[in-house]
Order: sequence, then structure tokens, then C-alpha cells
Amino acid sequence: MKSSRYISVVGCHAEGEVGDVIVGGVRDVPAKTMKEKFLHFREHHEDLRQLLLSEPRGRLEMSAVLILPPCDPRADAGFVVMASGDWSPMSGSNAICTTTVMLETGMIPIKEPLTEVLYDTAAGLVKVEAHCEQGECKSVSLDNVPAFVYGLDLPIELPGVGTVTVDIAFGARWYVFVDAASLGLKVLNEHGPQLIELGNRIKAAVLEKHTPIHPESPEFRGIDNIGITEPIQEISGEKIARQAMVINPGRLDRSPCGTGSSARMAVLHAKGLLKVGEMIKFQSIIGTRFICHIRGLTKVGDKDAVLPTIQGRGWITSYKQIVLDPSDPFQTGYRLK
Ligand SMILES: O=C(O)[C@H]1NCC[C@@H]1O
Repeated sequence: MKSSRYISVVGCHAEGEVGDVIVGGVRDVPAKTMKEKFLHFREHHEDLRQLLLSEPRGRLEMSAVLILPPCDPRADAGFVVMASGDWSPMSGSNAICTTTVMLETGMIPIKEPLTEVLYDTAAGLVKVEAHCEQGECKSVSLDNVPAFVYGLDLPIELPGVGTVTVDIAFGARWYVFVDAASLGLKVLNEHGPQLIELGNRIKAAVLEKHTPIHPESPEFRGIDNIGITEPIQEISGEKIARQAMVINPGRLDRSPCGTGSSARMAVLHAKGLLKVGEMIKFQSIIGTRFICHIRGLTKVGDKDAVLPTIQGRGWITSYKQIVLDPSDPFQTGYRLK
């Protein structure tokens, strides 16, 4: 057996969402910023994303994280994310997986009870606090980049459904939010196929009328993912909000989605439904939760923005050596439509 690729991967999931972490076998690239590294990998290493996330080695419902040296000297590490349908500059569940793996494999020494890690990402610096006990990473709290609203209650024509209103916001990726009830759905497993189908149709309908562009990073534009939401419920004094996050090109996030929760907090704050410091638990389609809050306010360009913090836990699931035989007919894997 010959191998033209040999990649060391630590399998991991964060609240059910798979984020496998590459710990060896992929070289760094020279660049002045992590955004430059991100854009380089997105342009020149799509074969790596395909190889890891397509069958037979991967599947649609997962991401992979490439740990890289940081460009910002203040940071401990950098990473770029290979998501289901694209490259992602930052990702909540994947940052939790990256932290869990780096701490529990010794790439970053564990300090108990709290280990701080500063990541350099294409979306900006992301500070993480890992709560550790007896050599285990028990939970990860991450200070995501500022999140802000592009538009609220925007009417969208959806053939077969009628006019629905959507909110559009940025939480390190661009999200459209729509109320599940307005689609005649609930955030339930059995509604999964319809959530995905309608989510993708809403994304297409929004893109016909809107092209959100990040005021400071114009490379981050368009709509990435869709959040189909249920209203906040007050349960025993806690704010709980269920949400099905439809991830490009059309699959459900198994976690509550950190970047999606960040963007949704910007929407909820703009609507007066979530105050700075107030805790909210976003709940995923499989019932897992991120504990979130707005840690402060800021501006992005001329936009009012919130500073979102997300907390969740990751678990290592495997240690893998991914190889590619030059005679393999599927050099970049395959995906059934
Ligand atoms: O938590 C998140 O932000 C990620 N989960 C899968 C896709 C998103 O990037």
C-alpha cells in the first residue's frame, strides 16, 4: 500500500456536532494574517476539504479543523475550518473541539481549574476559557468576534408558503433567521427534511434581494447558513431557545451552532429580547445546548454590535490516520447527491 497523503486526525464532537481536528500531515503556508492563510487554503486546498469531508473518509454532517501557527504574536494558535460546503473563517462548535483536542493531547498544557487560549482566526482573535478538571476539558467558553444585524423583519416571497419575514445577522458567518411556525414547522427531528428543504429555499430567495457584506471584511459576504427558530421560552427562570441550523450546502448542525447563536443574540438584542449579561440557552435539533450571553456592546463599522460568548463541551471520539493511495479511484472522495 502506498500513501500520497498521511494525515493525523483527532476525532471530536461538540454537543453532538463533529469537528475532527487535524494535528499533523498538513503544512503551514507563509502569510501575514490568518485571513490570508484562510483565503490561501480556500483557493488552493479544496482537495483536502473534499478528501476529509466526502465519503468514504467523511460525510456531509461534519467539519474538520486545521490547526496552524498563528500570525498574530499575541495568539497561542490559529485554525481554519473545513465545513460541509465551504471553508469557514470561524466556528463555535469547531473552536470547542479544537480546544478540547489541544488540551487533552497536550498540544497546549492544561492549567486547572482554568486554561486560557487565544486563537488567531480569519474572523479575528477569539479568546477561550477552558474549565479543566483532572486532566479533562470539562467545558469551553469562547468569546466570539462581534455580531451585528444587517436587517430585521425583511419580507421574503416563498412560493408555496407565501410571504415570510426574516432577520439577517453576522456572527462570524452570515445567517438568515426565520420563525419555524411561519413555515408550519417545529424544531423537531421528524421535521428535519422539511427544515433543510425550506431553509435552502429561503436562502436562495434572500440572495435574490440581499447581499450582506461585512463592513470591515468584505470577503465575508452573502448568506452562509439558515437558522429556523422557535421563540425564547422561560423555563424555571431560564431563557431557552430552540433552533435548527441549516448548514451549507444543506444539513442540520447537531450542535446549537456557535456562530449562529452569536448572530441570533445580535438579533434578539436589537429586538429588545436579550439584555447584556443575560444568560440564554440555545438548544439544538438533538437537544444539546450552548449556554450563551452578550458580554458587552461595540461597533463594527457604523453598525451597533454585540460581543457574544458561547459555552459548551467537546469530547474526543477517535485517533485517526487518514491516508490516500495514489491508485484510489476517488482521489477527493465522492458524495451522493
Ligand atoms: O457552531 C458553529 O458555529 C458551527 N457548527 C457547524 C457549522 C458552524 O460553523
